[in-house]
This record gives sequence, structure tokens and C-alpha cells, in this order.
Amino acid sequence: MLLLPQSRLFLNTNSNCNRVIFMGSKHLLLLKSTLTPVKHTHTHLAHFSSTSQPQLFSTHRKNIAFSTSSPKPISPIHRMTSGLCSYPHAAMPIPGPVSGVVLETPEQQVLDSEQLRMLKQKLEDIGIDGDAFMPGQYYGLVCPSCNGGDSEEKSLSLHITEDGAAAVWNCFRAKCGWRGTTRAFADVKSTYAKMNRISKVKQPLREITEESLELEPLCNELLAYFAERMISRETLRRNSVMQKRSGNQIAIAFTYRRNGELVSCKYRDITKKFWQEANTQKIFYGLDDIEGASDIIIVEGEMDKLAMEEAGFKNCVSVPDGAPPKVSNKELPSTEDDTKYQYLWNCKEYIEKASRIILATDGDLPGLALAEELARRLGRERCWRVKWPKKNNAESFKDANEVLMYMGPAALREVIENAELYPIKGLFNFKDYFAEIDQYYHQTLGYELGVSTGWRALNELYNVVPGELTIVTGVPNSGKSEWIDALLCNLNRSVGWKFALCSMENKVREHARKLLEKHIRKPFFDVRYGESVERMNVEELEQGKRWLSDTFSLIRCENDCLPSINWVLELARFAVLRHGVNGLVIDPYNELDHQRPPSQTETEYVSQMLTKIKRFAQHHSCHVWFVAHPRQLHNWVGSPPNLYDISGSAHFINKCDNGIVIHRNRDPEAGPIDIVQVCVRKVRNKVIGTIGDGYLSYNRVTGEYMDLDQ
Ligand SMILES: Nc1ncnc2c1ncn2[C@@H]1O[C@H](COP(=O)(O)OP(=O)(O)OP(=O)(O)O)[C@@H](O)[C@H]1O
Repeated sequence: MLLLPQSRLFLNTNSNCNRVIFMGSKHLLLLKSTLTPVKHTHTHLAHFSSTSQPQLFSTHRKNIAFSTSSPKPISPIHRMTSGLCSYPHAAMPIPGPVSGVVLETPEQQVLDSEQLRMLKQKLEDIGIDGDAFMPGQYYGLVCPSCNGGDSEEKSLSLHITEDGAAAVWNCFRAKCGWRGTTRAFADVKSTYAKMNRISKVKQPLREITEESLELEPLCNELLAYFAERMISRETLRRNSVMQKRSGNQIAIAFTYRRNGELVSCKYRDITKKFWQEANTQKIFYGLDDIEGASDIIIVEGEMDKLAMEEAGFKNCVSVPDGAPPKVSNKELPSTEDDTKYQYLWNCKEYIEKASRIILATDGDLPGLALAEELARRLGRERCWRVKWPKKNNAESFKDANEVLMYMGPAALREVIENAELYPIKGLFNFKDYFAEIDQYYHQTLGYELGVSTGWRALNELYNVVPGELTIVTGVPNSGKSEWIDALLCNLNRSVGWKFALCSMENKVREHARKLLEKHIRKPFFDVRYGESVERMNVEELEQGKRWLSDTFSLIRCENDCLPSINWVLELARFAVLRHGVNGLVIDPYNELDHQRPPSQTETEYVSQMLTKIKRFAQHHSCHVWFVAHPRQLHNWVGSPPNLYDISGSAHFINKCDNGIVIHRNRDPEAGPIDIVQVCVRKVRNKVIGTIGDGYLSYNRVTGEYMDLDQ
């Protein structure tokens, strides 16, 4: 809660008063006085001065508490020649704070005025223009749909509801009959769809001067009000901030100028109610200050513009209309239809040459929405955004004036100097990844250096990193599938990884046998290949089955059609989410469904498929082993094939992270036939290995692979 220095408080002396509104902070505060006994609950407004000085609030509001919902008699509409209101004098709406409506809380007060402002904006957007509209009133207006016919009669009857939240209108000209409703925070509904977005009926722009608007220099009370908000006399003078008197009320007058000429004027009373001179051009506040500037700052309110000046930034403008509630999800309208941001287009020549535009809008949701709407129109590439400093653990300061008031000009300068590039979807900086880079450096992500295969012979050559793609090839029967199975068993044993298996050549029971033999280290059957080694017993089988269930998910196409890569990856995604698998085996490539459009070559198809697999691997931090066969090798002499020999495309070697050829000697005369050559032919990530050959011995009985010296 913001508290003011005692010197700024002026309490109402009425002894019945138990609630006092303090003014001078950005928001009014409603406090309970402990000084007087509670007799009645009345709302009183404290004034800057109790002297005969002009007051910012009308004193005759004291102790008056009209209900905003009390029914009012509907007076007949009288036609008038000059303005919007066509009421008998007694029923005329009373503008501003003397309307007889006492708001119960400052929050409600701000909410209601915002609601009415939104409602007026809605009406203005469909051509019903009236800054003076007040809740609970009826108006007779020229209909923007039919223009009142030849006689331009005021045929449109408009009613603003008592709470100021909705408007209803009806054109009584039979030829038109336009009627509709709108709420402050909902869409317009009317009989003519086109009228929901009718462009504002163009009124000629007024020429205004300080004299014609009866503007005056700021009084001492307002100077004190600004001083409290850290805005100096010099800044107020340079920005020609003035005041306007209406009866015994005074409003701040922010003068909008272009080349020094008064173009428009916006008023603000102390309750933060705003209104603007009708039929004047919408431009930025402080426009002349950004003429020729390459760096410009855009803020959300006049006070923030003045605050920026206190921090040393004159190259700043404020938007004239505040912020939208949210970012529009529609396409950008054409310049002419972009009514809410007309001020941008009216000031185009001032901003088009700026190379850096700092969007220092409020830190709340509407402020962020405004920044986004501005960035959409100005071009994100030249926009920057500010980060308002922390107020406490839970909140940040909201805008420039708050930072100036509570942290001072140096802090506000720092906010602007530390502005960041406005984010562009898909465009990043290394800075955005510093946290991840640090984790990588400190090895807290997990497996940064890869997981050992479990074979010392391969430690220097190939380690397994989550999120990578390893292509495994080799001539038929070389032991590719066996080696991968053995690797999975090792990884499960050392780091507990789980796997999804899409092994289309294996029957499930055969695959289970091979895995169990490696896991239990005993043959499944008591037959020839088991030699004299005892077969696994039933208990071992049961334990093995539990291990199989815990460790593997099976991806299998139940019908007789071939699975597509999309289908496999989708199921693998489920396995990641459901079972937390760390690896996926697709064995082999040629058992997938490779239908492709006639216009696509196999090379293009393979490239696209591998991209999908890599995306899956990276996105889910899942290692993928993909088995691919070499094309038919003519005049093969028994040496290991090349990765470029893989049938289909050179993309297999181009796109994979790791490429491995499994090879074994089948000629007893050429060497031992149980020795397996693991040819690491490609390693993209030098952290985890390098090109070279490792040799393992294959145990036919259990299907295990071992280091030669083991
Ligand atoms: N080094 C080896 N010595 C003897 N037999 C082996 C060796 N490696 C694998 N085998 C045997 O070869 C057979 C085929 O193994 P595996 O299925 O792993 O080969 P593959 O390369 O995947 O074959 P394919 O290309 O036909 O799918 C299995 O019976 C396996 O026991």
C-alpha cells in the first residue's frame, strides 16, 4: 500500500467521518480513521487544500451517497441543434465527479471509469461518438448508419445503463431501424453486421488553442501533486502541462502538440479519470521530442513520459489511449481501419526512421498487450522491451513513474539502459540458453559425456548420449540386432535405462529369449547351441520375465500391414511419456512402410524420415538406434561395408549423429570367427567418441559380447 507523507493529507473535519480518501498517490487510498467513533458510513474526499483555492473535487459531494442503481425517470428526448444531449435542462447529465455518484471504493471507482471508457471506445468504434456519455442517461444523436436522412435528424436513441457497463441504441427512422447493444467488455451486437465495424463518422478536426480551451498555468496544488510524483516544475514547463478549470474543479491538461502547435488536449482529474478534446487528431504525447531521434521510448501514460524526462530521456512519447485489455488475435487491420492505433499512423514520419524503439509500457497484462500490439505494427526487429525492477518478492514496479518515485531517476535510467531485444518467435541468442550451457558445463543435465557401452574396447570410440541418432548397419547376419540387444542390456544394468523396441523381424518370444539369455547369462534351451552350459531355470525365467516387462515396451503392428515411421514415433512418444523410456530401436528400415508421393525421390523421403526421427530423439531426450541394411554388394570380398553402402540414400550417413558397422569374420582361415568388429564410422559429437574400430568376442551360448581380454 502506498502511503503519502503526512504533509499531503487533508482530512475532512466532519466528525461523523470514518472513512477518508487520501489523494496524491497514484491511486486513492481508502483508510479507516481511528480518530472518530463510527456513527455513519459516509465517504469523504480529502482535498489538497481546505482554503478557497480551486479544488480537485467538488465539495458538495460530501455526505452524498446516491445509489448508482436507483431508477431514474426517463425524460422525453428533445431535439437540440448543437450537441449530443437532447434533454430538458433539469435532466441533463452532469459531467465529471459532480454527477452525484459516490463510488464506494477507489478500486470500484477506477474500475467503473475504466468500464465507461471502454464502453465509449466501443461506441466510438462503431461511429457513435460522445465523450460526454454518462451512466444512466439517454441521448438523441444523428445515426451513423443513415445519417438521419436528408434532414440529418437525431434519430438514434442511445441509452447508457445505470452501471455504465452497457449501451443500447435504436434508430427510429423506418428506413434505417438500426439497433443494437454492446457491453464495455463484450462484442457489439447490432442489426447490421457492417455497422459493428463502421468506421467513425468523420468530423472535421477542430483547431484549438490554449485560449480557446481556456487552459491555465498549473496551480500550486497541482505543482505539489506532481512534485510528490517526482515531476519537476521544469519538466512540466517544458512539456507545457497546464490545467483546466470547470466550476470549482480543476483537471490537469496534458497538451498534445505537433511542431509546437496544440493538436489535442487530454484531461485528467485526480481520480485518474481521463477525457480528451473531441474531434482532434490522435497523436503521441511528446511527439516533438522524438523528431529525428534514432532511439525512441514509448510509454503508456503522460505521467510516465514526464518521469522518463526526469531520468534524462527526452526522446520519449506516450500513447494517447492507454492499453488494450489483451492482444488481438486477428490479422492486422489496414492503416485506415486500424482505429485504435490511428495515432501511430498519424505520427508515421516520426517513427519510421527510428532504429531502436524501446517499449516501456506497464508491466501488467494490458501493458504487455500494448507492447505486443505496438511491436506488431512497428516491426519487432527494431523493438526492445524493459524489465521493471522488483518491488518485493511477489511484485515488480508497474511503470516508469513508480520506479522514479520509489527508486529514483538513476534506477529508471538503468531500466532503460538494460532494455532487452523484443522477442521474435524462433530467433534466439546464446544468452537465452546460458542456464542450459551452465548445466552442461557442470554436468548436471545427465549423461553429458555419454554412457559407456559397457565394453572397454569402445570407451574411446562410442558412448551413448540421450537425444542422438545412431545408424547401425552391416551385412546380413553380421549380428547387428544381437549387438544392439547386448548394448541395451548393458545400459540397463549400468544406468537403468528402459527401451522401446520396434523390431519387426523378430517374433516376440524369440526376441524375449535372446534378451533373457543376455540378462540371465544362461541359454534359454537345453539344445546344441547351449553346449554344456545349464539352461536357465524356471525361477530365473520368472525373474527374467519381470525384468523384460520393467525394461522394454514393444511397438508392433498387429495386423499384416507395415508400420509407417509416423506411427512408430507416435507410439514411441507414448512409451516415453508412459514408461520413461530412454532409447528406441527401429530394426530394420526396410520393414517400415515407405510409401511416398510420386513426386518425392527416395533420397528426399529418407532425408525427411531421418529429420523426423532426430526431432523425436532430441525432443524426448531419447537415443534412437536405427538399423539399415547395405544395398546388395557385388563382388563382396568379406570386408565390412561402408556407411555409404546403405541402401536408399547417402542421407543415412549425412544425417545420423553416429554411424556404426557391425562386422564379423566368417572365414576360419582368415581369423577367429567369434570376433566381432565394431566399426565406428561416424561420431558427430567429439565429447562422446571418435572414429575407429573396437573388437569384441561373441558368446554364442548366451548371445553376450565381451571384451577380448575378459
Ligand atoms: N560373431 C558372431 N559369431 C557367430 N554368430 C553370430 C555372431 N554374431 C551374430 N551371430 C549370429 O548370427 C545370427 C544373426 O544375428 P543378428 O540377427 O543379430 O544379425 P543381423 O546382422 O541383425 O542380421 P540381419 O541383417 O539378417 O537382420 C544370430 O543367430 C546370431 O546368433
